[in-house]
Amino acid sequence: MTTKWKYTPEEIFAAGPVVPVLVINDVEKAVPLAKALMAGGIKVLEVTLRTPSAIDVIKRIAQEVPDSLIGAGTVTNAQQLKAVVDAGAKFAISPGMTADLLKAGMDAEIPLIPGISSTSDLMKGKDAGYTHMKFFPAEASGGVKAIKSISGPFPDVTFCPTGGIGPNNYNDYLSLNNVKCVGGSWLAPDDAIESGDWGRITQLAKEAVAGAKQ
Ligand SMILES: O=C(O)C(=O)C[C@H](O)[C@H](O)COP(=O)(O)O
Repeated sequence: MTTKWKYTPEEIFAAGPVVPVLVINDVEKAVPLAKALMAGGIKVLEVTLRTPSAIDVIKRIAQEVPDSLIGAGTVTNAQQLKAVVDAGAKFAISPGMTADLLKAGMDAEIPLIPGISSTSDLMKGKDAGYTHMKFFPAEASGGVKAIKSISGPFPDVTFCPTGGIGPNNYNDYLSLNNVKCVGGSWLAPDDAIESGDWGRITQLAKEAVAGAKQ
């Protein structure tokens, strides 16, 4: 397969193992937050398109924190995929998939990580050429047991589980052969972003990176 990607999904997953899922309202918080996470040893960031400022946040981080692997989350359609490419995102990740999004992802300049929580969606993703997928919502969809079972019939698909994952269970996921990274909002709590407590965010990142079984 020929793509225009600068990074492959393998490289993005390997740059984990923890991916903070970021919900940023205030664009002025974007760069200090990204730097706080980087200072804690985290390189891959997922900025969700859940706030009106998300596209500007991605632009800022892409420009001012160029060493980060800045990705866009909650990308649910082809228009959003185009918008995040234009903003400078290095990858896109989705909680789910549609036929349109899967097709747009294969033609895009950055890799798309589609989301699944069922084997049927996994098969649709595979048919469209994808081998790296988000498993969402991880805990609510069967968690570690589900992902372990899926590895039987589908040993060639690798996951980044997200949803309900935190310091107490992230290593249960990282211990699985078919999981290379996990995502979660625990690394950047809303109140710490709100108050600009960057030291706390760096500390959370350091603990998560140091404690990760790989
Ligand atoms: O916005 C998206 O695109 C999502 O897929 C949802 C997020 O990944 C989860 O909401 C994070 O889950 P928590 O770590 O349990 O807070």
